[in-house]
Amino acid sequence: MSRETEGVKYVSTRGTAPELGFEEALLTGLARDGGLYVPAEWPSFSEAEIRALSGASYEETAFAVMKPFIGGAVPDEDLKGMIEAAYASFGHKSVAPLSQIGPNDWLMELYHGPTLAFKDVAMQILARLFDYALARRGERITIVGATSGDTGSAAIEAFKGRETTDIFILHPKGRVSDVQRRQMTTVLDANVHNIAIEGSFDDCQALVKALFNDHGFRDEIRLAGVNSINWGRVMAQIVYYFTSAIALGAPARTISFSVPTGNFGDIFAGYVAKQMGLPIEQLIIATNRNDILSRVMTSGRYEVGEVMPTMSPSMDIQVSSNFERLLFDMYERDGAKVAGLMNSLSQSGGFSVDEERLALTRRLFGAARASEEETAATIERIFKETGRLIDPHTAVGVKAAEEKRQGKDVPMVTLSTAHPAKFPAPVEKVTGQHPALPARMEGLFEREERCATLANDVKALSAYIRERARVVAA
Ligand SMILES: Cc1ncc(COP(=O)(O)O)c(C=O)c1O
Ligand SMILES: N[C@@H](CCOP(=O)(O)O)C(=O)O
Repeated sequence: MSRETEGVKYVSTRGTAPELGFEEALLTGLARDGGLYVPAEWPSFSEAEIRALSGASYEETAFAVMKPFIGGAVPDEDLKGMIEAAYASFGHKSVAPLSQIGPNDWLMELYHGPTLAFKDVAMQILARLFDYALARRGERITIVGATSGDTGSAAIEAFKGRETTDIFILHPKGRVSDVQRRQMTTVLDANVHNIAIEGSFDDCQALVKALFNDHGFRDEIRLAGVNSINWGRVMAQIVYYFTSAIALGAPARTISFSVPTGNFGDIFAGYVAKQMGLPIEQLIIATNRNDILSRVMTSGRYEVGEVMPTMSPSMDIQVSSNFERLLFDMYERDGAKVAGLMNSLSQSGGFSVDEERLALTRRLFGAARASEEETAATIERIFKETGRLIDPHTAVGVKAAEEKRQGKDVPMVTLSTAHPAKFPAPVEKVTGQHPALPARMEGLFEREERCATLANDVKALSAYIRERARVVAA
C-alpha cells in the first residue's frame, strides 16, 4: 500500500471540476460540473497487508481501510476516536456479523445500527467527519438529502442536534414504510427538517442535484450532501467487504457478494474493495422490478422508465447515481466521455455502453432481478429453512445470489441491508410472524410527527430551505 497518503486527491467523474483534497471533497458532495468525486487513484493492499487484518476488530479494519482515502486530513488518533465512537452504539460488537444460511451461503447483517439499516454504518462515521472538519474551520453547512427511507432516517439520527448543521431530508410522499417515515418525522430537533415530496425517489434525488447545480444557491446556504454522491459514504461502506471476506478466508480464498441495489453505492463500495486488492470473485447486482441496472448489464442500454412501487421500497429507483462512478472507470477515466453519456441521459432518458467494455465489466459483475412473487417466496423459504425473518431487500439479494452464483465452492455473502421490522407488512404476510422492533424503539408509533409537504418543484423547495437554513453566505 502506498504510504504516500498525505495529499490524497479527488477528481470529478465529469472531468472539469477542480481537484480537491479529502476534506473538501467530503464537504462539497456533488462536484461543480455535476459529476461525482472519486480518488485520483485506487489505493492498494498487498496480500500480506490483507492477511495482517485477520483477527482485527471492525474498528481496526475500518481505520486501515479508510486511512488511505483520508491521508493527512485527519490525524490517526482523532480518526481512531471517531471510528470507536461511531460504532459504540451498534447492537452487535462485530458491527457487521455474518450468519450462515446455507452450506456456503452467508448473510452479512448490516442492520445493527441505530436505525436498523446498512446506512448507519457509513452515516455514523460521516457525521463525525463532518463535525470534525466544520469545527476546525469554524463553519456551518446545510445538508439536503433525498431518501427512499433508509438514508434519511440514518442521516437524521446521525446529524440531529448538531450545532454545525441543518439537515433537510426529502422523501417521496406515501412511498416509504411507516417505520421509516416515523424514524424521520418523529425527530423534532430544531436542526432537522423533513419534507414529503409529491413524487418518486428519483424526483427527490433530481431536486437535490438541481440545488447542487444552482451554484448561487449552493454557495448561499453552504450546501452539502449525505447521499452516496458523497465519497465519504462509499468509503465507509468498503470496510465491511474487507471484514466479511477476511472472516471467510481471504486473501487465501475468493469470496462473492450479492448486493441489493438501488443507487449503486453499496455495490460500488465492493468494486472499490476489489480494486484495492480484496479477492472478490463476483459482485451480483440484485434489483427488484425497478431493474434498470440488471437491464444495462444484459443489453448495454441504460434506459430510464417509470418507477414502480414494490415491497422493497428503498430500491424503487431508476436513476442510479453511482453507476456514473463505474462508467468513469469503464471509460478509462475519460471525464468528457462520461459527461456526454450523462448529458444524453438527461436529454433523452438513456445511453448505450460499448459491448466490449460491458464484456469486461461482466467478468466481475453479474445481475439479476427478483419479481415481487420471487421476493415473497424467498422470505418464506428462508423462514422455513432457517427460522430467520429477512427483510424484502435482503430477500432480493438472496434470490439473485441463487440465480447468478458461479462455482459452489466460493462463499457467497448476501448483504442483509435492513432489519425485517422496518418492513413488517410483507414479512408478516408470507411468514405469519410479526418482526418486532427492538425495545429501544418502543413508542415510535405514539410520538408526534413533524413534516412539510411540497410539490416536485425546485423553486418551492429552495424557497422553503432558504427561509429555514441558518447559514448565511459570507
Ligand atoms: C434496505 C436497503 N437495501 C438496499 C439499498 C440499495 O443500496 P444502494 O442505493 O447503495 O444501491 C437501499 C438504499 O439505497 C436500502 O435502503
Ligand atoms: N435507498 C436509499 C436511496 C438513497 O441512496 P443513497 O445511498 O444515495 O443515499 C435510501 O434509503 O434513502
